[in-house]
Amino acid sequence: MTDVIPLSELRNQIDVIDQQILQLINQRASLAEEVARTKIASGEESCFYRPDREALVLRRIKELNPGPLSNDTAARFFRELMSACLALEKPLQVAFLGPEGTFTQQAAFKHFGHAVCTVPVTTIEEIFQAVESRDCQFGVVPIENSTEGVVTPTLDRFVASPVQICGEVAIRIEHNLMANATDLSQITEVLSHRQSLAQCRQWLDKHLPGVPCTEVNSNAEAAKIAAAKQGIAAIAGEIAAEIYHVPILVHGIEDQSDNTTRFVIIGQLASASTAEDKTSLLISTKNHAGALYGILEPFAKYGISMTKIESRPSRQGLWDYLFFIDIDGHQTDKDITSALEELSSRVTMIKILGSYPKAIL
Ligand SMILES: O=C(O)C(=O)C[C@]1(C(=O)O)C=C[C@@H](O)C=C1
Repeated sequence: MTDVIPLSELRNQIDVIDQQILQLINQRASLAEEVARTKIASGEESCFYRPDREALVLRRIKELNPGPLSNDTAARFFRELMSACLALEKPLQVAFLGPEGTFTQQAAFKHFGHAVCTVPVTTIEEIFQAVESRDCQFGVVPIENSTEGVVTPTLDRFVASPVQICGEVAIRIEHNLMANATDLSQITEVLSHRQSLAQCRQWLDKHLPGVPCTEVNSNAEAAKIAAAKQGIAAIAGEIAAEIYHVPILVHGIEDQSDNTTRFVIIGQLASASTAEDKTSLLISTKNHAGALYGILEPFAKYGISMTKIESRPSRQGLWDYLFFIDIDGHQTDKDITSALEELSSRVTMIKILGSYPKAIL
């Protein structure tokens, strides 16, 4: 028989380690408070959050992690630890598409940790306004979904906004049908956000044919209404079902099983280079032959990889086009400055929406 260590002995060892961890995390928190004093002394009082530094800390933790915890689990611990340390310096206010329980709020917590103060607003427009007016230091907005493509209200709002993109985060979106009903035959109407209804279109056509679908501002709002009315169903995430106490009738009704939404963090802060960054650009050009080639060519010449390109009518002139482009690298990288310089003579406008660390969690 193999020797097993008695439970009491193992628990004693755990108690000793917990005490050491407790001391160490508080030592770290005291250093963060010291960092705040240093930042104030150098006149950086307005916002203590540093997306570039946080990215470097989390990447280093993943590199150093000896296991058996997975790299992602270790990074999530440190995500929460930094979030708590930052809250000691100054709690962050982050605007999201409310009410409580939306995927946008989930994205905010995934990116900033749970010590931030999330502020619910009702539209994407209001998220931008909250950041522009500095009522909130940051906002989280959906930008693209793997099933439905780009979120046009977000892209269009970037055209005139002075805010910068300073981070990105992706969330796996699982939709559920929830209602105060015992089975699908009792459902008289389905409510959800426009994007969520679109992401479940095939399922709805198959399982609830002829049942009217109504758009509301968010899927959490749909869950809130469904909680109060018998037979009204909502499509929303599990967290919304828990918060508003609506029973889930069917889990995972999204048409694509890997349905994922990418969100960006907007603020009035530039993120410094971390060596693993992305830069988002808005480029406007006249619609002449070779216009798109003219945009792509400088990126190819300087070996810059493009991760996204999206075109939208500019609404300014009849034939002007806007391109939303994501490239690998930071705007301060030499290759990128050279490419943008060459590009500037070929297009009517280049706006750098921001350089930011690639998503880590
Ligand atoms: O290094 C800093 O500037 C800090 O404020 C410390 C710290 C951390 O806890 O490591 C906290 C918040 C910042 O967003 C980045 C890092």
